[in-house]
Amino acid sequence: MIHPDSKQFLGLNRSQSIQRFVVTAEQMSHIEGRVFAAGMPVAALMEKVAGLITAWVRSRFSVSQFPRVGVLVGPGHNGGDALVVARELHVSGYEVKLYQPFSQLKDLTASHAQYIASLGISVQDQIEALASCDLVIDGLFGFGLTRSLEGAIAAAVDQVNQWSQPVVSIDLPSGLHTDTGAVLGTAIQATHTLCLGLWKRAFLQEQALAYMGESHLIDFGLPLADITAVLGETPKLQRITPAMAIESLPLSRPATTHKYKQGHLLLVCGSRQYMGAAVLAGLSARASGVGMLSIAVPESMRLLLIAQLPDALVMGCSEDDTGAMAQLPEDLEMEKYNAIACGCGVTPAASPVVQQVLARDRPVVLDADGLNILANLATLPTLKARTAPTILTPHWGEFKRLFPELAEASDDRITAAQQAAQQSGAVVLLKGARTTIASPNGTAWLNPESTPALARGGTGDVLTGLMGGLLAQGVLRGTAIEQVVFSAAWWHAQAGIMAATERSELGVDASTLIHYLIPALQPYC
Ligand SMILES: NC(=O)C1=CN([C@@H]2O[C@H](COP(=O)(O)OP(=O)(O)OC[C@H]3O[C@@H](n4cnc5c(N)ncnc54)[C@H](O)[C@@H]3O)[C@@H](O)[C@H]2O)[C@H](O)CC1
Ligand SMILES: [K+]
Repeated sequence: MIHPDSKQFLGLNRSQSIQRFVVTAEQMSHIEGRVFAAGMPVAALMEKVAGLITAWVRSRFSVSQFPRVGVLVGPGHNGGDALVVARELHVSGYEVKLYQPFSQLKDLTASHAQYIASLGISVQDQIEALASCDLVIDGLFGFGLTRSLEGAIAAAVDQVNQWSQPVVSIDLPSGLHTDTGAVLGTAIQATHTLCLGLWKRAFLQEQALAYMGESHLIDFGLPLADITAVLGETPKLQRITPAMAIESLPLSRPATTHKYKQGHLLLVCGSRQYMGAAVLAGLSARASGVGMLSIAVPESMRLLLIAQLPDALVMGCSEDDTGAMAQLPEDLEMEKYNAIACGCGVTPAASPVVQQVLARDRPVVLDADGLNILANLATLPTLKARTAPTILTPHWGEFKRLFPELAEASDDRITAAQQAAQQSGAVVLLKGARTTIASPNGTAWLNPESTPALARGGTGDVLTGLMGGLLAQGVLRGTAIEQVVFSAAWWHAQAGIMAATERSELGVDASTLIHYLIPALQPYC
């Protein structure tokens, strides 16, 4: 075991390892508090941090192209960071102007303000004076923001948001709640945000994304021992890294194996109304590498599926007059399947089939109308009666139907997903621009990257098929259910990102997405 603070670990893995942590404002304060208590002078840390910020700014915004820099200075250490950055940019030849609306500053910030004034740098108390700058640095507030922005400060932020020049926020866009990402009154709409030390929870909150712009982590060397002392050896909240996802995928196989050892998935999907959902889920299940794929669809769809998926075992089920599956074959031997993925395109009329699936002791991924049927059956009692693992993959609308009280009570989707998982005993994947995967044991994983290109019909069916196939394999390989789920979510998003990069965000329909699943893994194979 390599000690996390050893040179070897720091040299080889720190840049990846540090990316997996996610902290609240309180946790960040405790971690930094340990560093100061151990003797690190606050001023020294501020100099180090601001030096890293300055280097980043200079690398992206050269003095020749962005000679005039406006710096927004707040009353605390976020403002202190900004003042040190302003000083260093001034020394490097930039023309710097400060907007410093506060008279009461923290001591260290006040010292920097005093020194910077002695250098003759322009200090303004009206934001208009910075309007002609080429670049804005936002150092009003960081993780110390405790209340909504009001009055002149709020007005200044709103004015900056009307400007067109790039805005680089230090630690967080000023005005965002560090933990929930909520806008407190108003908030800077940054083009770039430099998160300091460890990712704050806000960066994984959907409601904050419009304010973050392009976000980067500035690692300033917080000792891993201090991080784990506060967060625990296995933090309750983790940000999915490529390494975590890849190690959870069944990319390697034993030399001697056979198809049934590579998992057998039963996909229960489709209706006359939504035939395509069954095809999409089937094709993405096949892309997962699962050894055997069985697909249960209404009898009238059987030939369609066979034509699309000759390598799957397709069974036709009795259907009602709406073209929904009426029931699964009586003689279906459920124990043959290592996992079941149910719900894509089934319509609410397929309640008897969903109940048949939930009544069996097989790991189940439940999606789409399968979730709506579960909500109508009463979520908690139905799930509590199950003996095998359940994975729910709702988007926010489906989540509100499944867990109305939780959705109502919380403006923090990460917390809502965690509570839903703990209440229901299911693994809950709450879809969104930032997806949360929550375990019944309280742990949650956050997918930090996705693309708006995935906001299209059918991409959910692709995720369900992929996840079902990985679940059937993971069950045989002893992979934790949560690892299967977060690696599926990561893989699905990476395929979307690759497709959007090559085809623009307009060019990623669900069928195309499936074709990018394997290419998305190539950089890691
Ligand atoms: N801890 C350190 O030495 C380091 C911190 N880093 C940077 O400092 C900030 C956190 O600094 P802090 O002083 O705790 O808080 P802020 O600067 O974020 O907040 C400023 C200050 O503002 C007051 N305040 C809160 N809400 C409002 C409001 N709505 N209106 C007016 N004033 C408000 C509150 O009293 C705060 O004290 C962190 O983000 C980093 O940027 C260094 O990078 C590392 C060392
Ligand atoms: K800021």
